[in-house]
Amino acid sequence: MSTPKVAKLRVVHNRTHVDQHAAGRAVTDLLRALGKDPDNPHLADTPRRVATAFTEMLTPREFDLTTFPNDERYDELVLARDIPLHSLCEHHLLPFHGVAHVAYLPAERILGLSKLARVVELFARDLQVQERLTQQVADWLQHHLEPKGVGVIIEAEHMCMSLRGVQANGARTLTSAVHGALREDPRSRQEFFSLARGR
Ligand SMILES: Nc1nc2c(ncn2[C@@H]2O[C@H](COP(=O)(O)OP(=O)(O)OP(=O)(O)O)[C@@H](O)[C@H]2O)c(=O)[nH]1
Ligand SMILES: [Zn+2]
Repeated sequence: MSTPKVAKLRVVHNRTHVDQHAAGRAVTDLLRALGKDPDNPHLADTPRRVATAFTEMLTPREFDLTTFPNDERYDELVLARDIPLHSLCEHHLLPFHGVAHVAYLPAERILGLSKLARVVELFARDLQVQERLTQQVADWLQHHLEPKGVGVIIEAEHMCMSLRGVQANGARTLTSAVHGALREDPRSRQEFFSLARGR
């Protein structure tokens, strides 16, 4: 069977859509519960703005997953390092932000490079914990690209840990998920972790 030259798969998120009006009303209630006067003219547009901001942060953009045949039989790691990332912690609804390093070891097909960042966004724009986000990106790439291996590292600072509570300002959390050769083969695994950390 011949493999198509360029293949495109439309990727749409399967999140439920945000009810912006209901979210706005809830923000008005929250302001009141927090002892703030929602009728204060300075706060007049705040419920709408907050609803819009959360909608944006919870809605990944659609994209085409573009792949090309690996005609040159490229068989070394492809790594996109320092992909900017921001997401929302599901415990406090506060942001966590940092970078993702995403790599794969090609098999039959290679991927348009920008798509690595788009896959990160696909799962980051949700209520998350960092561990699940890391695994979802790795699992999705393994499933859709069927490479020889996948590796994902996320380094992030959680506002719920910096601004409140323990106030461990500047603490960064590292998580990783690896599949295939990057998990099984010690040399590939070592290479991935060294390159991803810039060493
Ligand atoms: N494993 C994991 N924990 C997270 C993540 N984001 C936030 N948390 C933690 O989730 C925990 C929630 O614990 P709770 O004790 O219920 O919440 P809390 O009373 O606000 O905790 P403190 O932050 O310690 O004040 C906290 O320890 C957070 O730091 C994440 O991405 N992964
Ligand atoms: Zn949190």
